[in-house]
Amino acid sequence: MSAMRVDAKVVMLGKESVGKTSLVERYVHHRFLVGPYQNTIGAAFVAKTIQMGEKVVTLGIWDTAGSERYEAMSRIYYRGARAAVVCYDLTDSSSFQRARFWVKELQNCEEHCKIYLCGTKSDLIEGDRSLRQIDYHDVQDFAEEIGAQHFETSSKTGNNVDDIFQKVAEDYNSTAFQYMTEETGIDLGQKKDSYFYTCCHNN
Ligand SMILES: Nc1nc2c(ncn2[C@@H]2O[C@H](COP(=O)(O)OP(=O)(O)OP(=O)(O)O)[C@@H](O)[C@H]2O)c(=O)[nH]1
Repeated sequence: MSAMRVDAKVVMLGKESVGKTSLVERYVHHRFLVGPYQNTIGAAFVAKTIQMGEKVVTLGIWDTAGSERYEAMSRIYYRGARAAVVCYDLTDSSSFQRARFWVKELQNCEEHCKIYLCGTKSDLIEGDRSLRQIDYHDVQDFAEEIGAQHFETSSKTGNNVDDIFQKVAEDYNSTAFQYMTEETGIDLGQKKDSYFYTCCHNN
């Protein structure tokens, strides 16, 4: 069995039901799951390798549960993360308040963690602009203020999903947070693109 190392730990954060799991599913498995919504319990993990020129970068993505019940647990998963994809639902203003909460938390506790703000479900507002509850420019201003990248994505159509993780990998590769040494990497002993759950979904 060939061992695999995670180069960069990435954590998905955000209010429940904003679409964190769907984002990871779209990125890793190129699919959008329909059917009843199943909330994440604890967290799920997936490793994904990306070819970047002659280099291979392996992202270890922790998909945390958005429910406030699991807030303490989510803190465990962002420890040591080099990138956080902080998600909010473009059609739910309260989810942006929750995103601000996670940003503050990361700023206080994980100063080396790069933040990527992700407005999800853009397909819904493309269908009906009146559904948008969070202004693009307001978030862009906030992103600039905190030194974050900002994306709007749809896991349903795939819009911008690859781009966000590609940017994470590029930032890692461009040595922005490459001070992580060989010693601090994690050996997984798993095959490529493996997806396994620590606590799994509520089904
Ligand atoms: N239309 C649309 N619906 C989406 C999109 N992403 C997620 N959803 C729906 O939103 C609901 C919640 O999605 P999840 O991905 O499970 O949300 P989550 O943030 O992982 O939720 P928790 O596990 O509770 O933290 C599901 O019914 C999804 O089908 C999207 O891009 N477009």
